[in-house]
Formats: sequence, C-alpha cells, structure tokens
Amino acid sequence: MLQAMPSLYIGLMSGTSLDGVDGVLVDFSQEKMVVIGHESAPLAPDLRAELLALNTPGPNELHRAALAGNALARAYASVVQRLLKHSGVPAGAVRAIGAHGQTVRHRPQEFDGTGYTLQLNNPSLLAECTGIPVVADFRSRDVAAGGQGAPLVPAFHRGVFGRTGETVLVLNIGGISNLSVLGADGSVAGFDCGPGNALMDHWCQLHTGQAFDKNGDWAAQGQVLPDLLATLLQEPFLRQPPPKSTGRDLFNPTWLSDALAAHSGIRPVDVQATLTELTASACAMSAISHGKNSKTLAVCGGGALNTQLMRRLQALTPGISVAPTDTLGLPALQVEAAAFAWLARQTVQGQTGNLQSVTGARGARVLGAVYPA
Ligand SMILES: Nc1ncnc2c1ncn2[C@@H]1O[C@H](COP(=O)(O)OP(=O)(O)OP(=O)(O)O)[C@@H](O)[C@H]1O
Ligand SMILES: CC(=O)N[C@H]1[C@@H]2OC[C@@H](O2)[C@@H](O)[C@@H]1O[C@H](C)C(=O)O
Repeated sequence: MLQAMPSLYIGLMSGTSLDGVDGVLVDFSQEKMVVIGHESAPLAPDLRAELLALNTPGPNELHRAALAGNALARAYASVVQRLLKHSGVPAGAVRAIGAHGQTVRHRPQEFDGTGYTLQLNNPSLLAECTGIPVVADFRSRDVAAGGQGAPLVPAFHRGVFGRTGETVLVLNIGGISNLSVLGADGSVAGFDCGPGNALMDHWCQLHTGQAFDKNGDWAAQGQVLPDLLATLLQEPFLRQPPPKSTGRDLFNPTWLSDALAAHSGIRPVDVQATLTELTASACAMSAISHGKNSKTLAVCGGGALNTQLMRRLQALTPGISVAPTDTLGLPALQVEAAAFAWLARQTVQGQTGNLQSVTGARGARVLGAVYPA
C-alpha cells in the first residue's frame, strides 16, 4: 500500500459568498509551503440556492441540512479528484484533507453563553469518496473555549506573510471581510471587518442577473449616495472592538432592505456604488484603527479581483500600499483554501490552530475532528 507523504495536504474552502469551492494541494516539506495544484468549481445552482436558504430559518431544516451536507461533500470530492488528476498525485499520497464546510449559522456566545457555529458538511462521505482522511469542524472547539470561532486564518497568514521588523496587514475579502494584523514584533491580531462581497453580490444578482459585479464595472458607473452610506455605516458591529466575527446572520438582504427603507427614489447602480464604498470603508476603517501604522495591506479573496473596490480601498487608506497577496507570493484566490490545508496539518500533528489573541478563546486548542480514510 502507498504510504501517505507526511507533507501533502489538500485544503477545501467554500465561503460565505457561496460562489463555489476552492481546493488546493499543498506540499509543506520545504521551508516555504508550495501550492502544487489549485482547482475551483462553482456550486450547482440548486445546491447554492439551498445553502443560501438554509442561512435563514425554514421548514424541515434538519433533513435539508443533512442532504445539503451530502451534496457539498460530493462537490468537494469532485474538486479533490480533479486536483489529484491534474497534479498526478495518487490519493494515497495525501496525508489529509482540511474541509471547511459551509457556514449557515454563526452565533458564538449567544443564547446560552457558549453559542454555536455551524458548517454543513459530511466529512465521513468525503473520506469515503476520496479514500483520504478528512479534518473538519474547525471552528466549534474555539467556540467551546469561549472564542469567536473565527477568523482562523490569521495564524496561517503569520506563517506565510509575516515579516520580522515590519507590520503587515492581510485583508481577506470574501462574502465577509476579515483583517489580520501581523505585528513587527511577532504579535497577531485579527477580526472580521464587516461586509465583503455578499451584499454587493446580492444586489448585483437582483438588478442585473449577474452573480457578481465583475471588476466592479457596474459600481464604477454609479455615484456613492452619502446619506445611504451614512445609514449603512451606523451598524454597531463596525465600531465594536475585537474579538469579533460576523456572517450572513447579520449582513444579509433583510439588513440591507431595512437600511434602504429610509431612502426612496434611488437608482440601483448608485446603491451598488454605495455598497462597494461600504465594504471599502469597513476594511479601511479596520486597517487604519488597528493596523499599527503598517504600510502594507495585502488583499486576498475574490474581492481582490474587484478593481473598483481595490481602487476605493487604496483611496481610503492613504500612506498604505494596497495590493493583492500575489505580490507577496501567494495568489489571492488560493490563500483561504491553503489555510485550511495548514489547519488540517496542525490538527493531524496535534498542534493548535486558533490564536487566543484573535478569537478571544480561553487558550490555544487543537481544532476539529479527524475522519480516517
Ligand atoms: N473578477 C471579479 N470581479 C469582482 N468580484 C469578483 C471577481 N472574482 C470574484 N469576485 C468576488 O469574489 C467572491 C468570491 O470570493 P471568495 O471565493 O474569496 O469568497 P468566499 O470563499 O466565499 O470567502 P469567505 O469565506 O472569506 O467569505 C465572488 O462572490 C465575487 O463577489
Ligand atoms: C464563521 C465563518 O465561516 N466565518 C468566515 C467568514 O468568511 C470571512 C470571515 O467570515 C471569516 O471570519 C471566516 O472565514 C475565514 C476563512 C477565517 O476563519 O479566517
């Protein structure tokens, strides 16, 4: 039987934007990690619609959530098969898969003082389909230890992007946006800034039929509406001190329509410009207030491809150089999936994955559960 290489891991991420699955095959045997392969697959429209629907209370949720977890595991398995095929690596050589799952509820510390975070998945099915051990449910242990359960990527960001003697900021703009502050002294802070692409995607789909505003071209044709922007920026989460995390539980179409209710006669294109400005402002405010005067802001996640958003982010952060993480050696669309390969490796090696300084947990913990091949 083929011996698994102790250094090969697969990371799978399907995030809050619900656009699809990103998978990477990573080799950790060198001093610097090497991405051997990257595959993306959109979610099938019916699965996407069901996962989106499961973000809000509805009928027969347990049954529907279980079936959605199965369907997601099959989508994950097909990304794994493509990764293996295109890289020529046999399944038996991969030590483990880190599979994030699909967040449908994120309510840490609410209700009973512990709260919960829920990522739909079926790691058993994924292990069965691929023949590779799977690590899953990364967030729950941090929540059980009193933490936010998110963001988890800052520890990985430190390893890949941290520089001695210089503070580096890493901003992920997915459905939600989150910032890592990699201090010159080795310290790490991190938190969710607020909305990322989720509200922009929703508005774009509603008014243009397109899943997202490619390059921000539509937003660039509109005018930012100062009154609406002021209403949106009143959201208390944006001023809440860290540790903090959020999700579609807060930033969802209802949140947006509540804000829009006070503003009539406005053009959809101007709302798109304003939502783009909201995301840029939430990220810029975070980088300025918590960024320790860093001069470098590296952006990952799909938002890094939104030219208009990047333009506005740069304009709102004078003195800071804004660029995609590609400039620091890891392409923007590979960062999160690679982080879950790294988190799986931490778990397999019995090492901790969370940072108390980020999530506010009582301590560092080994995250997730391992499902053998
Ligand atoms: N060319 C592009 N122009 C504008 N926006 C883009 C482009 N490509 C991707 N995006 C945006 O990026 C989103 C996907 O980003 P990403 O894959 O980082 O999200 P995610 O994995 O759901 O993230 P997270 O877990 O951090 O919320 C899309 O929904 C879209 O809004
Ligand atoms: C609960 C949850 O799924 N949170 C995601 C989400 O997407 C972005 C932001 O909100 C971040 O907090 C987190 O994802 C990244 C991968 C993280 O844990 O670092």
